[in-house]
Amino acid sequence: MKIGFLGPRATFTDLAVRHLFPSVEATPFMTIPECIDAVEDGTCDFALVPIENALEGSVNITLDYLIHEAPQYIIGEATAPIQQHLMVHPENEQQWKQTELVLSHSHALAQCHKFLHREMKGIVSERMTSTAAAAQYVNEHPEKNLAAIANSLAAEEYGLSIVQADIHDYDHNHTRFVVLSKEKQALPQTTLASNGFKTTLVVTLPSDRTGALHQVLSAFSWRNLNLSKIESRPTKTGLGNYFFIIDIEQQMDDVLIPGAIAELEALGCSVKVLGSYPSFRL
Ligand SMILES: O=C(O)C(=O)C[C@]1(C(=O)O)C=C[C@@H](O)C=C1
Repeated sequence: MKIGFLGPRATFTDLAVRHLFPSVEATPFMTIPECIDAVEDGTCDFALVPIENALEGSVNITLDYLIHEAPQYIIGEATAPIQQHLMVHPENEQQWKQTELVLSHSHALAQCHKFLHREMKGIVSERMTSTAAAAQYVNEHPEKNLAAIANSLAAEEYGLSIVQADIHDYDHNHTRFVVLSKEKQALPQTTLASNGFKTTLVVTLPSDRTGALHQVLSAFSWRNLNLSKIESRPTKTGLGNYFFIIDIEQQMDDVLIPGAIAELEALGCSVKVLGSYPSFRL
């Protein structure tokens, strides 16, 4: 089994792969689209990428690439706790407060916004393709006084010193990762026990219909289908045009979800099932 993930080694995504598939030698890619492309062109069977963070919201590049560029299926999801640390090259440990630049993934920078505002006011931050890519860059440039925000495995992997631990602004920082596949298929065997199921739909409303969203939501509510997320994203066809990504806390069944989909289609919506899959807590 070949699985691609957002690399390099020691990203949060790498940690999620190691927990979910401990015996698999996974392949790192530098960006989320590269992970998804690797599944598209058959280099990998699956990709594991981040999709949502509790503090910062959706990872839009994952959603947009799945919807607009590579129509793959979600076949599993895993939610992991996220602890962010500030780390520097050991040569710069004493002068970390004079850091020139803080590097990290945009989501990680956003998760530490209050810390950066309070403790590192005036210091520019720059986004990198991942937290581990930032740690790797800091490792390769001891001559610059840089800091990275990343996890403790990245500090170990890239020989950096953690100078401030747990700098994420709120407790309960979690990220949800998804396993993607080109085919609709079961998630490969994992040693973990799943803690539930979800079904994700992409719903495009008919244009100019008053109360359409209300009608969509009522198709789920009167069937007692619990929604854990509803999010709008631009269709990219013009200002004000959106589709909705809806997570139902239930596995695809023969009656309720197909009934809701049929009702939405009768309302003039187009509906696509992005996946029906087990959830795991790491
Ligand atoms: O950069 C990483 O380490 C990632 O795995 C990406 C990512 C994200 O996209 O949200 C994953 C988890 C954390 O929320 C921060 C960054």
